[in-house]
Amino acid sequence: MEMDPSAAAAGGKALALPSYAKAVDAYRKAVGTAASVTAYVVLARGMARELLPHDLTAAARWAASLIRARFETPPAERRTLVIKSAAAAHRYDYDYDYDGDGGGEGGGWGGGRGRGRGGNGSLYDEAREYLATRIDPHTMRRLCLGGNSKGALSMEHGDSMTDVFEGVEFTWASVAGKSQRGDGNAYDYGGFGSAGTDSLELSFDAEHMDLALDKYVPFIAATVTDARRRDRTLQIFINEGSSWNGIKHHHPSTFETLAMDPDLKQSVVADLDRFLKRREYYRRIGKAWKRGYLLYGPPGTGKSSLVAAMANYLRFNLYDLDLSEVHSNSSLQRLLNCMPNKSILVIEDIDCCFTTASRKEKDDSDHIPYRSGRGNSEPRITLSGLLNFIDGLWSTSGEERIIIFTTNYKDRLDPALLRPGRMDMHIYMGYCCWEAFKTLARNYFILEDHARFPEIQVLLTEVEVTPAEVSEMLLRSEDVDVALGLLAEFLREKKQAMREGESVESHEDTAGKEEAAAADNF
Ligand SMILES: Nc1ncnc2c1ncn2[C@@H]1O[C@H](COP(=O)(O)OP(=O)(O)OP(=O)(O)O)[C@@H](O)[C@H]1O
Repeated sequence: MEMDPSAAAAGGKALALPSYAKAVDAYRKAVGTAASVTAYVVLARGMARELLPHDLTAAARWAASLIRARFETPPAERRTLVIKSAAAAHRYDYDYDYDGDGGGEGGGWGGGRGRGRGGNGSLYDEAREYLATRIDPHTMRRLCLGGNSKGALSMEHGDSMTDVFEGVEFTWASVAGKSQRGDGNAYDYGGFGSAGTDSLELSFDAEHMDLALDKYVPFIAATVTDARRRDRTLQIFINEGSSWNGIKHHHPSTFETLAMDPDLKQSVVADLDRFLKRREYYRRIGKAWKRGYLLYGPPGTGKSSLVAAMANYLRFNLYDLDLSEVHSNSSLQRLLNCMPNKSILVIEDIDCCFTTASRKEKDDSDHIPYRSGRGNSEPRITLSGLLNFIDGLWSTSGEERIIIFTTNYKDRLDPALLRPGRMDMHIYMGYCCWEAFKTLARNYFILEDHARFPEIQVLLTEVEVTPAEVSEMLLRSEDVDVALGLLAEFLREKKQAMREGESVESHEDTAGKEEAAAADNF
């Protein structure tokens, strides 16, 4: 039997209506009950006020506050560190306000951790620089635009902000010195005559004092140092006589743009990271905090680009040492001594500076690093001698130094240099592989795939082509189809030339063998 759809709909509505009416009814009742409860409470309070004696009301209030005090957690005790701007901080980098009320009863924090900074007043600048990177403009009432050397946003005097470190809230307040406030109410934190100077107040719960001093403050200093290092303009220095001449270094090469085997690239980056973290390690083992890299491979494979990428990554200046310009031990010593920490010494094409040492040279090398005097067609210095010399100098002075040698001909080097442990890492910069090509394609055309790629991938396994050659082909046209077409053509020609070279060689071989056989027969 079929049911009339209109009847079914009517039936459905009839079923739905009672539940809707019930809900409305329940809601009305609830509102009515709430209204009457509120009315009763108001009435009861009014009656209590009227009827209960005053003493009884006071006693009830006292009992309620007692219960509240028993169950509510009391506000945490606070501590405040006062960090003064440079003018006031010549004696102390920060003062410790013990009770956190801004009154400075605790006097100076001079006994221990705070003093270790040397009191050069830089912590104030560092803290402001750090806070500029943590400011959330949406939560600040007032903001100072261009209030620090970098032109970034900074906290306005009188304002405060909160920073969270290891899950703990640290509150910063910027306090203007007396001269700026002009209200005649200058405080003199700790009584060191700093009333006229600006300061920052760092407040936190008392239980986090150790975290603040031992971790948070050093973290701020380290973060700012790191940021400054990243922002600084790099320089490359070239030696003239016994002094260095510096110019700005704007080499665009980075590890992202460098075309090389991805695993090798990753291991170089990891090695640099490890080196940076090992200050204590080098101190403990009593060795100079330095690392040596030997870069080798055919011309145009990116050795100089890798040096630039390392400098850009570490933000270290480069010192490009031209040994032909060094004419005496003392000038070499002066040049090496003048290199500051966090720098890279580069000696390019060492195979041209040094020849494989004779036995006599090896014997002398540890004692005589360089033979003075111009006009010697071949310096008697050996590479290992130079390394010993550098080791000796840098083990007593300087930290975080990198030394890089480059060569196109590793086989021409003094075997002493190639011994394990002499240079820390040997890095082969080879011909352009498929992964390296993909990096170049990304660099030049922001390209991940192309119809030409399969052909190029096969050709790259068949011919030896340097990244410099590939780069040059990719630069020939702004049209990616044209550029990749030219590259494929170039690779095919190379392959053809290689085949012809091989056949010429094998022909010569055969001819040679035939001649030898004829001679034997004769
Ligand atoms: N691995 C690479 N990654 C990215 N670009 C490269 C690479 N190799 C070479 N190039 C390109 O070729 C140019 C020359 O390369 P680079 O000078 O770094 O090679 P090199 O190995 O130091 O050569 P040489 O031994 O002749 O000094 C670079 O400026 C860069 O444009």
